[in-house]
Amino acid sequence: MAKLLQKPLKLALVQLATGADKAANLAHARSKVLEATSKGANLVVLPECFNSPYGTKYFPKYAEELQPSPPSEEKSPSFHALSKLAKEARCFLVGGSIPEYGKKEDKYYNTNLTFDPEGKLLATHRKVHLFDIDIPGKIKFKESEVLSPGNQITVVDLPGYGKIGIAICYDVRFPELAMVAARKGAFLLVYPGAFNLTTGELHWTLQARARAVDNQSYVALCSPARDMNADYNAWGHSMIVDPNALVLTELDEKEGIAYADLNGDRIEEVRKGIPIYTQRRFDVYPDVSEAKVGS
Ligand SMILES: NC(=O)CCC(=O)C(=O)O
Repeated sequence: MAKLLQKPLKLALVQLATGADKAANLAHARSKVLEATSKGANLVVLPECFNSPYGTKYFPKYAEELQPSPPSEEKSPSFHALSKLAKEARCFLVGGSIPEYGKKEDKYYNTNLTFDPEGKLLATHRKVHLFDIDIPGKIKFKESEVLSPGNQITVVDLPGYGKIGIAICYDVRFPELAMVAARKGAFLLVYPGAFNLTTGELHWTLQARARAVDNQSYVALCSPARDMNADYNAWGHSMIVDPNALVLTELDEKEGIAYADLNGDRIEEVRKGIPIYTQRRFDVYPDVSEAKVGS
């Protein structure tokens, strides 16, 4: 069987310090992505809402149409900036997420754009599970006041390497999404995300390691840097976890770049040692058996 990850890959997570100025965020993202590729990164990831502050009141103000007709750089500056940057940096670029305006349906989404090293759009993922929580005395957040959810699992082929699954932040809490992406052959599950000071401490690392051990795949969570002057304080701690759920690298809360070398042999070694991939009993749980590997 062909390896899930066909050749070694250097992954970089840019834990970006973001602010209210969209053009400045885009320029800053550019310099950090170029820094990552100057260190040899082949795949670079940006955080959730990297071009705007994170909060329901900001989504409509910062939202862009993705591919307006006729094409317009003015209407979709982040789309164009990411495409150009992937080409300039010669890397696969998982462009975190941005607030998107879908003109046809008149709805807002939290959307990832992923580009190849030629600047070609490979995938869009609209956050499937919206972040609606209410922990009394701690945090209340309701993305669904403004955003609509996406409806699909995103698995994208990086030619020459293999497939990755892409989802956004709160999506990580839903093992079903990760499981289907892994069963479709993803060697890596990537989540641009922005947990907070309450749930970050509780669950950020746990979720990353859980998705890795469930699926015996690499997992990457990429946060913005923490800004205590912002309305929403991101947890930070961007991390890369290996297929045996070991944390390979983890940042603190400040701006930085996390790197790790991913290797297909490691996935095979882990799956050979603990062969849950061949031990599943879909006859006992047929309701989760539909997503066949390769489909
Ligand atoms: N931006 C988000 O989806 C936040 C998710 C989060 O903090 C969580 O605990 O889940």
